[in-house]
Order: sequence, then structure tokens, then C-alpha cells
Amino acid sequence: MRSVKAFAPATVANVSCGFDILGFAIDAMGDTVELVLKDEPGLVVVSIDGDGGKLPLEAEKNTCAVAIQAMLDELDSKVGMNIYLTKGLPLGSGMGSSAASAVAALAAANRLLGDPFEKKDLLPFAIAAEKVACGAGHADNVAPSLLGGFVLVRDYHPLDVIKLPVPQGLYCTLLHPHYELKTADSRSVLRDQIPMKHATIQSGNVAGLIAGLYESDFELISRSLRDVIAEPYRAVLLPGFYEVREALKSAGALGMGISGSGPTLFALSRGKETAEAVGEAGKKMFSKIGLEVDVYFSEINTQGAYIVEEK
Ligand SMILES: Nc1ncnc2c1ncn2[C@@H]1O[C@H](COP(=O)(O)OP(=O)(O)OP(=O)(O)O)[C@@H](O)[C@H]1O
Ligand SMILES: N[C@@H](CCO)C(=O)O
Repeated sequence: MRSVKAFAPATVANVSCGFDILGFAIDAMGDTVELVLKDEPGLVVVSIDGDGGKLPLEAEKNTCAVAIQAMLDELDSKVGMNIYLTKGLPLGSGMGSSAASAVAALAAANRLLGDPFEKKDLLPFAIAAEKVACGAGHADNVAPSLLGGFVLVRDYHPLDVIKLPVPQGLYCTLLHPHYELKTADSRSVLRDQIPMKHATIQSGNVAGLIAGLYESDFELISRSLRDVIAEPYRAVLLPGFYEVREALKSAGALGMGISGSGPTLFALSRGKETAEAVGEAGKKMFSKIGLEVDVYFSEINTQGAYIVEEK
């Protein structure tokens, strides 16, 4: 039977000031999905590796199957597929785990069906899957996982997604403390209303960050990595957040923030050496407050999802 295997990278959503509208992909890790065509209709999640048995095999709850089903519905197709998922990133970590599964599944399904969609047109199906996993159909993980690089989600209705430039020499450090924080829980602490002065500060920083990416202006990127909308409320869920922030900045990070909805923290640095020093400093500070962390370094992944193998 014909089969296709695809990979989709982990992602850092929000990038501090871009709550629900900015994200970038990282090279360090991601999910792999293999799809095998079936003779009869229906999507079956046959196996999931690397999740410690935590993820649902039911098609209506697994983001791989939910995303593919949305695509099949759009095509009015009854094609059946067996799904084999390999998780390459921790769950509930803030690195876009559910998004990577959905995007890898869509990339594989699209190829299996003869590429009926352009890559960008797969996004609505991935968003439908995020709604099931996180309770909100945000695109700031799925868009960079699919397209690679920094991505701006300018609008959701209709979807308007813009790929941004990646300055040479920009590195990401990720600090993943060993506990899980569900996206839905991390969204529940946010406010519905924000003061006008915060809206102004946040708009300035988003605009500054985007200008900094276009101009490869690291100082401007640094000044713009500041979030006054989500971070102050979410920081209370993250032990040691402010101490770690100081440590990362002292070690030379351009800026830092919560990766997606946490608990992973990200920092952006100019150059690999600084990114490594930032990782060391963060690890030390986390250890002082009694938390173990995994540290990852990565350039910004500019490729996004890709086909690994087809038979
Ligand atoms: N293939 C999957 N199918 C269904 N649920 C999944 C799948 N992969 C991950 N999840 C779950 O989705 C939920 C939402 O979180 P996810 O893991 O994407 O958030 P995250 O990795 O913390 O990233 P972020 O905060 O950047 O969204 C978690 O409870 C996780 O266990
Ligand atoms: N923008 C989303 C990303 C979650 O991955 C949030 O911050 O809730």
C-alpha cells in the first residue's frame, strides 16, 4: 500500500510581544507522521510512539486525524488512512507539540492525495486540530511549523499569514523545566480586556520586532522583545520566571519570553556562543530554585514541514 512519512518542527509561539499572531520554527526537534492508504474509508490512529501512553488514539481527539479529516471534508473525500505518529517533543511544554503532529499529518496526507493543496492552504485544517487540542484555534504554532521561519498571522478572518525574514546569526535557546502546563490552563489566566496604554506598548513592540527582522537590526529586536499582555499574568504559573529572565539577559540574550503558553522559556541571541552561554546561565538559575531543565539550542528553522519518505 502507498505510504508517505512527513516531519514538522517544534515552534515558539507569541515571541513575547506577538500574542497569538507571531511564531517561529526551531531546528531542534519535531514530530513525524507516517500515513498508509487503506482500502476502506476511515482514519485510524494505529500507534503513537514517544508520548508515554498519554495521547489519545481516538481519531476525533488526536490532532493528526482531526486535521486530516478537515482536509478530507473539504475535498469531499472518503479516502481511508492508517496513522503512525512519532512524538519528538515533550507534551504540554510550550513548544507546539499538538501543532507539530497536525502539521506533519497534513503534509503527509497532502502528498498521499497527490498534492491537491498548496502548503499555505493546509493551515485552516491545522487550526481546526489546534481547537480540539488546546480549546483555541490559534495559528501561531501551526503556521511556522508548516511554513518555517518567523510567521505573522495578521488576521484570522479571513486567514492572512505572512512569512517574515530571518536575520543571519539569530539563535534560539530553549529551557524546558520538567513539568507540564496545559495551553488551556495557561490561557485561562489571561484577561479579556487590556488597558489602552498596554495596547499601545504592545503594538509598538510588535511593529519594532517585525522591522528588526526585516532590517536584521539586533538592537531593535532586543528592545522589542517585551510582552505586557500575557506574560505578567502567566509568569505567576512559572516558578523563578523573573530570576531566570535576569540571568538570561545578563548572559547576553537579546531578549526572552515564555515559549507559547509555557512552561518552556525561550531566548534569542546573536551568535551560537552567546546562545550557549545563555543556556548555561538559565540552567544554573533554574537549578538554584530547585528545578531541572533540558536546554536546547537551535537556529531558526526556515524550511517548515517536509516529506521524509514516500513509497
Ligand atoms: N497528536 C496529538 N493529539 C492530541 N493531543 C495532542 C497531540 N500532541 C499533543 N497533544 C496535547 O495537546 C495539548 C496542547 O498542548 P501542546 O502540547 O501543543 O502545547 P504545547 O506543546 O504546550 O505548546 P504550545 O503552548 O506552544 O501550544 C497537550 O495537552 C498535549 O498533550
Ligand atoms: N498563542 C498561544 C500559543 C499556545 O501555544 C498562547 O499563548 O496561548
